[in-house]
Amino acid sequence: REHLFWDTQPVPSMGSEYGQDSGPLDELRTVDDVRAEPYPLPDKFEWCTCNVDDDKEIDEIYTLLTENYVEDDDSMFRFDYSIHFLRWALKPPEFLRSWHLGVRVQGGGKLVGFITGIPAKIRVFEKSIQMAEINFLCVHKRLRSKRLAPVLIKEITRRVNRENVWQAVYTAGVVLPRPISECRYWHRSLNPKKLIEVGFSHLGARMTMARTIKLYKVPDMPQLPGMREMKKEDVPRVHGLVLNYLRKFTLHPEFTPEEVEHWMLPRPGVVYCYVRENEKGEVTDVCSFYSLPSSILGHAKHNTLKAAYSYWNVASTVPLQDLMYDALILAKQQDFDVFNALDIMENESFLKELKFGIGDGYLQYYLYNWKCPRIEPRGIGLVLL
Ligand SMILES: COc1cccc(CC(=N)NC(=O)c2cccnc2OC2CCNCC2)c1
Repeated sequence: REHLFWDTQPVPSMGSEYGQDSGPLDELRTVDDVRAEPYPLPDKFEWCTCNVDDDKEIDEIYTLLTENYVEDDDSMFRFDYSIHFLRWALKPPEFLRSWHLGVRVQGGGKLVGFITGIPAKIRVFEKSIQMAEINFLCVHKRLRSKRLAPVLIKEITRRVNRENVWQAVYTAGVVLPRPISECRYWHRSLNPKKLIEVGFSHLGARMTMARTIKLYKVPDMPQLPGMREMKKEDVPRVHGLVLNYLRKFTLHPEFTPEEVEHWMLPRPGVVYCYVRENEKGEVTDVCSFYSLPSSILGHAKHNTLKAAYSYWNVASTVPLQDLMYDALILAKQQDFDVFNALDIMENESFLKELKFGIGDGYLQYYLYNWKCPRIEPRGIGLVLL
């Protein structure tokens, strides 16, 4: 199919393959080459820079997303990012408010479009690049196919380029020109009865509900000695573990200690992180997951699916499978219904053994203005929210 917008952008074309050479697709430009004016919007709409610290504005962002953001393929579920989660996701160290971009009905009217960028140092095939992580692209359901999304993408690109940043990374459930990696997602039932009631999972053949509940039961307490919540004092040690571990992946972020503190220090209802402290009081392993509930569309009894998403995990003195089993136990303790993971990093080593089932979709990873060879899921060391 022709991609009227994407074929005008510095992204690899669908069939393209690149040898070992990596590099920008666009000719090199400077900030002064970038237009100073925002892109024109269709009549009746205006740009706005969102202030996520303003209670009224964050509520408008929450409402736009919870009513109009990504649904599963069968439109049974829709992501329901919380306000606390959005403030966490959009305010890492060095964030720029001008990269929290909205579209309103003219005259400060209703928020009908949104897209965000946050700064990140990304390493890909041995090159370290300052990028923007693009997320939360959303157009109100009533304004679809008015070609608003391409304008949102061009305007966030302009604002990113004005800060002398020329590459971006983003993910999507749809195939666009062109993925650098195609990942699968897997789900581990924690509350199988609810998952079956809401249609997220189905009772297996020759399985009863009682047998299914027993199959997915996990202990009440973590099994590894020394598992405890991460605290601020652990940041330097966890930074060392994560930085060293991520180096083995072809695509990975290069975190500062401040970024590890921001992304991994526990925040109730947002991000959970546990470390394993050995007999000598040293932190040797870390696991984490974030909370991204989904609205259950049109269900009489249940409104929300409580989902935990695997985040940053480093097992240096125990098998990764044992660390992730404790992550499941800790997620169940926090009343999550399901634990999701992608087949990235070394996750394939535990998915089947820990009774994850494969999901029905793909998560595609993309780089903007960067040509490079494709990367297998096991070479992806980047988790986007
Ligand atoms: C269960 O509720 C859903 C509501 C909306 C979409 C999907 C399917 C889906 N698209 N899932 C994922 O993209 C996904 C599955 C496993 C792990 N991370 C994921 O996406 C993350 C990362 C990208 N931004 C969204 C959250 C499920």
